[in-house]
Amino acid sequence: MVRPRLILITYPAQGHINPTLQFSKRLAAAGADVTFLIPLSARRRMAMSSGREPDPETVAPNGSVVSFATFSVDGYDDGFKPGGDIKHYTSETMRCGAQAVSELVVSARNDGRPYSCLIYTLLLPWAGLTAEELGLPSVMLWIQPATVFDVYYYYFHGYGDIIRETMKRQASAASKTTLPELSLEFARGDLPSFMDEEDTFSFVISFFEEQFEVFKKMNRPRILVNTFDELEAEALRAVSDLSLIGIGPLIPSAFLDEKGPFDMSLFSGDIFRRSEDKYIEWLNSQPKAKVVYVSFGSLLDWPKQQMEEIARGLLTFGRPFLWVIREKVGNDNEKVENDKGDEELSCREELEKLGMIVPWCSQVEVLSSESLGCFVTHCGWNSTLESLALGVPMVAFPKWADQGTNAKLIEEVWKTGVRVKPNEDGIVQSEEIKRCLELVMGGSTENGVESGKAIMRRNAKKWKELARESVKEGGSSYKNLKAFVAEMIHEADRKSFLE
Ligand SMILES: O=c1ccn([C@@H]2O[C@H](COP(=O)(O)OP(=O)(O)O[C@H]3O[C@H](CO)[C@@H](O)[C@H](O)[C@H]3O)[C@@H](O)[C@H]2O)c(=O)[nH]1
Repeated sequence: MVRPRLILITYPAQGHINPTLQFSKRLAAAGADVTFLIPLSARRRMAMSSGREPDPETVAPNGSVVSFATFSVDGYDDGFKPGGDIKHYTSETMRCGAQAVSELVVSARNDGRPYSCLIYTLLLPWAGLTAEELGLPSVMLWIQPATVFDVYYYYFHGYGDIIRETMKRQASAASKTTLPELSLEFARGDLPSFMDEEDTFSFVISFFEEQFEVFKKMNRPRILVNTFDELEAEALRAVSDLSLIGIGPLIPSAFLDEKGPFDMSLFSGDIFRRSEDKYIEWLNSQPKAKVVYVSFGSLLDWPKQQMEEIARGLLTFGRPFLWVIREKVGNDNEKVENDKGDEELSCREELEKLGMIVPWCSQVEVLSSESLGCFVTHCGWNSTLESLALGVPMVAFPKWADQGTNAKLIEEVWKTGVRVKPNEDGIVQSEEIKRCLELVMGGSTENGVESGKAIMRRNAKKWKELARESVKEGGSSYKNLKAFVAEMIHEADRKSFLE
């Protein structure tokens, strides 16, 4: 058997690198060698934040290897500096990334160990084009829900005007869009924010547009999706001219019951920032299902006013909490000292008597703790999947990108959480935060009728079990991934036989 070789390339943000790293391990476990290609700046950031160089190679028990390769982006090897020219950065990353892919592919062909496929994630349509130019098969790894993929698909296939109409600020709150084959009704806040023409980041939509142009050149392209069949059965089947294949949840398998050194390797809780705080010990000292975990991912910063409301909400709710407030870090990964001094929360002392504030934590470890009762999350897809796979009910507190759609799925489809309602100025007030926390963590029965809390906990347990089933031997994602790799193995064998 010839072991197929795959290149995996991802946008260098943590929410993109995390699932892609987990995917590289799953591919290796299924019998492929993987080259993980990232910009030098991302590799440096990993080394600096964890205090050590990530291992250049990780070997799976079956002998497959995950290795890192880097490429330099002219002028940006220390990363993109705030205030820089984002368009120039993007075009340089594209130029240097495409060149790096070509060089890897050509040199592997010359060495007689050619690559079988290029796998790339969001915002990198150029990667698909480069593979096509090189005559190399390519597959996209979609790291958001299948439902979000479908919405983008429809946006570029006849429903753009309807969606833009629904997104307009003057559209009535009741104005909703339905889309083919999806049983949901989407209001403005349920649709990806980049579709809003007034959004500051609306330019991002052009990456998705280019991606769908790449798909048009392919015959029924396959898209591997970080979800699982049971979670999004309808959405995975909604679009017939593309094939969506669930291979998730892409969280470290050590947290899905399988334990072993390989399951814990390449675990981004380690290779990104590491917090020295003793939060795991603190969590273990708390009563079961009583702690509120609050975190808004790796990118999002709320304005001071919103942070104060969250703080008041937590204080009035009165239960212990673990809150991640990320320190602002510069490109050299040094803490940026707050020169204005106005960022400090007014009630920090009171907060620290009730709970714990940390600059970072190993989120999957935290979500695995028995003391957790609820996750207040921005609904980034990784956080959402991690919470589902670890059985933690949520208060959905979305801001942008796919998060509104994810919040809708949490509240209406999977029924494992409630979504906050911002006021007219877009601020979620402390009373509203307390109301949502009470719904998720409050009393257990209401006049003998099962409470919202009990329903959410029951559903959280159900999805946790289904998530685990899906990645176990014989589970849906396990089989889908095996079939994908088996095809690559077959093709690599055939080519080597012909040579
Ligand atoms: O203290 C922390 C906070 C976060 N994380 C991890 O960081 C990742 C965060 O990913 P995600 O929840 O997806 O949030 P973002 O970092 O905001 O991700 C971006 O990318 C995602 C994937 O495309 C999108 O779904 C989000 O909307 C987008 O903001 C997760 O794996 C978390 O476990 C930690 O380990 N420790």
